[in-house]
Amino acid sequence: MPERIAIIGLGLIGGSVARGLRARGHEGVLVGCVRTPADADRALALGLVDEAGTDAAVAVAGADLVVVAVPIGAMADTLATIAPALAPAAAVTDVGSTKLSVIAEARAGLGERFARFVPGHPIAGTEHSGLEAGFAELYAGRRVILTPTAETDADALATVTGLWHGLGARVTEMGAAHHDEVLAATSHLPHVLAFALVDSLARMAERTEIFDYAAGGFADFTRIASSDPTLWSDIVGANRDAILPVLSRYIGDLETLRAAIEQGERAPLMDCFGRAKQARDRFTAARGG
Ligand SMILES: NC(=O)C1=CN([C@@H]2O[C@H](COP(=O)(O)OP(=O)(O)OC[C@H]3O[C@@H](n4cnc5c(N)ncnc54)[C@H](O)[C@@H]3O)[C@@H](O)[C@H]2O)C=CC1
Ligand SMILES: O=C(O)C(=O)Cc1ccc(O)cc1
Repeated sequence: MPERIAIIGLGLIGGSVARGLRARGHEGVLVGCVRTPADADRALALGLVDEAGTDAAVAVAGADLVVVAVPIGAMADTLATIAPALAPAAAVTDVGSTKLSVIAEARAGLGERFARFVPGHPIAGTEHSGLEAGFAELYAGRRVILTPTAETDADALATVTGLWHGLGARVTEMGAAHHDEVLAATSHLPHVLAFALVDSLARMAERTEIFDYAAGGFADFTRIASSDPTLWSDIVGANRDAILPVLSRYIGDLETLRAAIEQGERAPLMDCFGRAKQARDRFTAARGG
């Protein structure tokens, strides 16, 4: 494991990297960068890192590995800020939920250091954000997708792969465009749907009563609507091209269901619900129940 690791952003994802490294006995120095001096004090008080500050360029100086764990909307500025301060041999990675957008920003911001950048995305998280949200076992047994480009240095890739293995994760590599399509369908669309459903119900006149009588299904379907609105507006904006086709397809499928309900046709409902149950049961079984 690299000796000196800088983590830019110590929220759910960056904070969990710090906590996980600590819990698994990392003996090197952890440096954190947050937005305010009060957050830096809090990060030190929580024992997340050994050194904390608010200047990303200062944080990365002398680091062997830099993990950029800021919201998608802050990636471009952060990467451009750290570029001149990076040690020549430093490996840099990110954890952003979209990959083509971050790669374009890294290419522009890191310049000649771009080959040392390994785009990454842990497929692990919760609906919570902030300094207190992280936990050491967030990545244990979970997948991390790395999307190296043709220019990515092999040893930077090995360093970042080692980081995630050290945190107990399973590392998969794929192309960035494929990543963005897969995640548009499996993560970004469900978040859009959950936000839209809760907002739609909340704006109905009888909302108090509706939520009083909401059962487990409502909670199961909508947990992720408690996620951070800014973070998710960034993600949806950055992956617009991949999200639009799956969103349109889903709206079309909903229209089909609506028509069947309106006309009192049972067969289209049975077809859809039956296929969905089979697919969902297979998914549950593949995850081990
Ligand atoms: N929330 C989740 O479940 C997952 C999030 N991600 C990705 O991880 C990244 C971080 O997300 P979270 O940890 O959930 O967010 P968070 O809100 O918990 O933490 C973000 C951190 O970045 C810092 N930050 C925000 N704006 C900044 C700026 N302009 N400059 C420097 N630091 C700034 C904040 O102070 C905070 O420490 C995002 O890019 C997100 O797409 C990836 C997988 C899962
Ligand atoms: O809370 C959940 O279930 C999530 O889906 C967490 C999550 C959020 C963003 C990602 O890029 C990956 C995972």
